[in-house]
Amino acid sequence: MAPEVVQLGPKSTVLAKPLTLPNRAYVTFLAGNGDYVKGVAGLAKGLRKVKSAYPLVVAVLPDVPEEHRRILESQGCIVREIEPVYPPQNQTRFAMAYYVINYSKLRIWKFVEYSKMIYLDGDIQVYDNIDHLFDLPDGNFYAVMDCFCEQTWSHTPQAKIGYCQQCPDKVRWPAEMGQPPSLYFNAGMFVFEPSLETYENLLATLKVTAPTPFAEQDFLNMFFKDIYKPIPLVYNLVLAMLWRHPENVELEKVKVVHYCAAGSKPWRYTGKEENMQREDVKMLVQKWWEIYNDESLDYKKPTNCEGEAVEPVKMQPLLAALSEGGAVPYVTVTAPSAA
Ligand SMILES: O=c1ccn([C@@H]2O[C@H](COP(=O)(O)OP(=O)(O)O)[C@@H](O)[C@H]2O)c(=O)[nH]1
Ligand SMILES: OC[C@H]1O[C@H](O[C@@H]2[C@@H](O)[C@H](O)[C@@H](O)[C@H](O)[C@@H]2O)[C@H](O)[C@@H](O)[C@H]1O
Ligand SMILES: [Mn+2]
Repeated sequence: MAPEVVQLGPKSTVLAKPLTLPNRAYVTFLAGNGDYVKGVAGLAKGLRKVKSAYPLVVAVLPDVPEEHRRILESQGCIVREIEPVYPPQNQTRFAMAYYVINYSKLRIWKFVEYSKMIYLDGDIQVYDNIDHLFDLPDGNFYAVMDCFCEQTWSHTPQAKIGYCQQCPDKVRWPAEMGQPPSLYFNAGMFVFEPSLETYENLLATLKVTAPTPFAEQDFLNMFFKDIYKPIPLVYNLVLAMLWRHPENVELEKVKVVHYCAAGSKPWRYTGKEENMQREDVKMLVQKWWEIYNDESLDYKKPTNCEGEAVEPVKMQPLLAALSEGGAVPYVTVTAPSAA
């Protein structure tokens, strides 16, 4: 039985760009002084290209250098520093060592000056406007189902028997193994509602939860399992889907690409790793670079009627301070949008 995926109607039309932005934003996460800043700068430009009406907030860890923060601000991003979150100590082997810092993503539930946000990993690019996802009914957690077929999953029971939720009828879940695993999302893209109550709950639960190989992704899957609603894979095409489940992919319809397969981060691409010489992969990597290199997509500061650059009013520090105190459930502000 194929799982039920939330159906989204034919492309919703955005009639006019609102003058004042509702309290919605995209949000991504940045750690370290490496090259992920390129991914985030590329994402900001991609959101602008598809004329997203909402800004991109970047939740940065303290180890992100000042220079990288300035690059992102000059691309119109709203940079917000967050404290790292560490899982309780134990002997876990993460699927990737750096996944340990990903628990810090949980801090974005604190961004309550926004009532709804779309989280996107820094290695994601948007090729079509997805603003309509903000209109999905509240009270759920929306994300795309993951694929269990790559090497990183080899430790799991499902990988051992070749079961994947993307093709649940190919290898059926054996009755003697009990209930099939609940639907499992990829945490590189999700729609959520910031809330201090949820935030406190997330951190309190984490304290009593042993870390597991997919770090915050496993944790979020566990935490939100009752309100998780799958959305179509065009909203987060995990690259491995191209060779693991080609029958599920209509590449020309894909809106969001997640460069998460080994060797596929466009800014590190060499073409050497397995599957990296595929034509579709090469094309998608090239499309990412076209956006990254397109100077016409650079953020332009707002200008006054004389065409002089004006600083947008910096509401962010005030809002951040207020939201830390839990005082502003609703504020509508004019802020720099990604567009
Ligand atoms: O050194 C790092 C590693 C990860 N990230 C952030 O954490 C996310 C999750 O890591 P990644 O996308 O590399 O994991 P994958 O999706 O490839 O498993 C990235 O997209 C970035 O937003 C980062 O900023 N710096
Ligand atoms: O910390 C856990 C991470 O897990 C995810 O990684 C993917 C990726 O590693 C693929 O290579 C796997 O095949 C896939 O299944 C796996 O979920 C998210 O993309 C990332 O944002 C982060 O949440
Ligand atoms: Mn990723």
